[in-house]
Amino acid sequence: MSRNQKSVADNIDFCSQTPDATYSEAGNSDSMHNSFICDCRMSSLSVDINTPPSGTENDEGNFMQEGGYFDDIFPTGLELDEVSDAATYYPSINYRFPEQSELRNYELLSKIGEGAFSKVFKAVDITGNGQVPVAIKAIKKKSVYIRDEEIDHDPEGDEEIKNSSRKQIINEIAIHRMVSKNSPHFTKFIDFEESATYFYLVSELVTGGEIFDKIVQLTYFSEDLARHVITQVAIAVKHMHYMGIVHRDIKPENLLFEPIPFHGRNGNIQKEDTFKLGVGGGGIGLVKLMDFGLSKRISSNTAKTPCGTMEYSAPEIFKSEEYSMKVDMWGIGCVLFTLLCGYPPFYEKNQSKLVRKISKGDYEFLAPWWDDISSGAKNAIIHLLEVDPKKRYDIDDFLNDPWLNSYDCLNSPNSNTYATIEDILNGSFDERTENLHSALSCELQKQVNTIPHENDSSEFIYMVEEDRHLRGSWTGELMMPFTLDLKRSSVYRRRKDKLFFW
Ligand SMILES: Nc1ncnc2c1ncn2[C@@H]1O[C@H](COP(=O)(O)OP(=O)(O)OP(=O)(O)O)[C@@H](O)[C@H]1O
Repeated sequence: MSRNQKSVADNIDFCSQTPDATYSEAGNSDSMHNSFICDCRMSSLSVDINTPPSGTENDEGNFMQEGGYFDDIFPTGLELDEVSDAATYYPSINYRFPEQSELRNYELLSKIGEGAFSKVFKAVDITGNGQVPVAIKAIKKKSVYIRDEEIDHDPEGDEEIKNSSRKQIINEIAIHRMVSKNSPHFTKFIDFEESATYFYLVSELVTGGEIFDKIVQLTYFSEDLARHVITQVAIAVKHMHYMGIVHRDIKPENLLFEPIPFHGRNGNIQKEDTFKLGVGGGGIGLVKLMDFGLSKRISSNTAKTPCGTMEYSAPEIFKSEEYSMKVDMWGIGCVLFTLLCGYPPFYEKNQSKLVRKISKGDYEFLAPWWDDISSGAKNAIIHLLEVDPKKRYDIDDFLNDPWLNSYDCLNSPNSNTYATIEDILNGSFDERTENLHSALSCELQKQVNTIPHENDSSEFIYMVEEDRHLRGSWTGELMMPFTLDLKRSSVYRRRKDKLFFW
């Protein structure tokens, strides 16, 4: 049966499939999609063992970051103690969430998401700056410092861990603010608050939800819709790579979208509606990349830190080789594959099997799922999921890919005109990034003396130690591939508490 003949309704009742159904069950693509959906909202619970956010506090207590763009976020420098001390006045409003009790300038309205170490809320500014809703990610300090059972001393008493955790958060903010300033393809950074118990990251509220949930709803996307989504991701990644920043956690859960009217509802059945060039389809308009918790500025174009979400991680990450911006291209390949067929290219419950498959680039265009997908789309995926990073597409290769630059709907007589990717890039984007790039280079030049030398082994060991305490539970040797501890992921917790359902 061709995938087009399949009733969409057949794919709706994901929960009638046991969450533990395995990917390999009869190599059946339906069960793969369902198993992926039920079992595998990929958690970016990662263990970034080698490289924490690099940076130091100077004599005044201001944070100095490699690349030097913290001054840009907190123009007078972030005075860490000042931030903590300032967080003593709280508004006298009634609150429903414990996170509200220490938040000064915003009122939390509802919970909209949850990560491994955070809760995300819809909120409004109560300082009189209008009532435009924002998103606030509240990160409980204790949860990022370290899990109690993993150490034999009180984590709250460990100043070094506290400082490194704060630096990690500040790294996330710095990159978020920097990249989102001049591009619509990121959630805009708005504000930051710190209290005794929480870090609060305030950003633009994106109301459509996650692309992940759209895959759940629609099962898979048409090639035009997949192109619409992945082009916007590619433009966001181009923006980051141009600034020397690697995202390292590209996955459907980290792609949000602004909704457009959706006409694909038919009772309980949801199907993709007509795609409109320059507008979108399936209810998906503007797509935005988020979550810069693992992003890093790599001055020499390479890094060595094993991190990311396993299923979307490139082979060189597991091989402990130096890796480059190209890891994001692998992530883009995994997302594009998933958009087109509804399940990811690499999915195994057994982690060593998963690593083996990724390392060999062992994926397939399985029938019947891939029968009707064009050779152009498959060709783009083959170039993105290339094991050898030197041969893998870079972001410019992908943006010039013939499949990415041709829309099926243009063959229909009612087609409307649209801007090519080249038009978009030659327009405002390049000019703005050019300015950013030169500003960043100047800043980098100014800061160059404050950057710790990369080959300084004592610094390196300090960084490894630092990271060990940040996310997850790495206990291995230097340069060992990282492991995911699913017991700590919010997905696992939600499933365990029977709150995880679709
Ligand atoms: N700006 C936003 N607008 C709307 N929803 C958001 C926004 N930011 C986050 N969310 C929602 O909250 C969820 C969790 O946010 P986020 O991924 O940043 O948390 P996290 O702790 O980094 O998660 P992870 O476990 O993936 O590391 C997102 O998947 C998304 O659904």
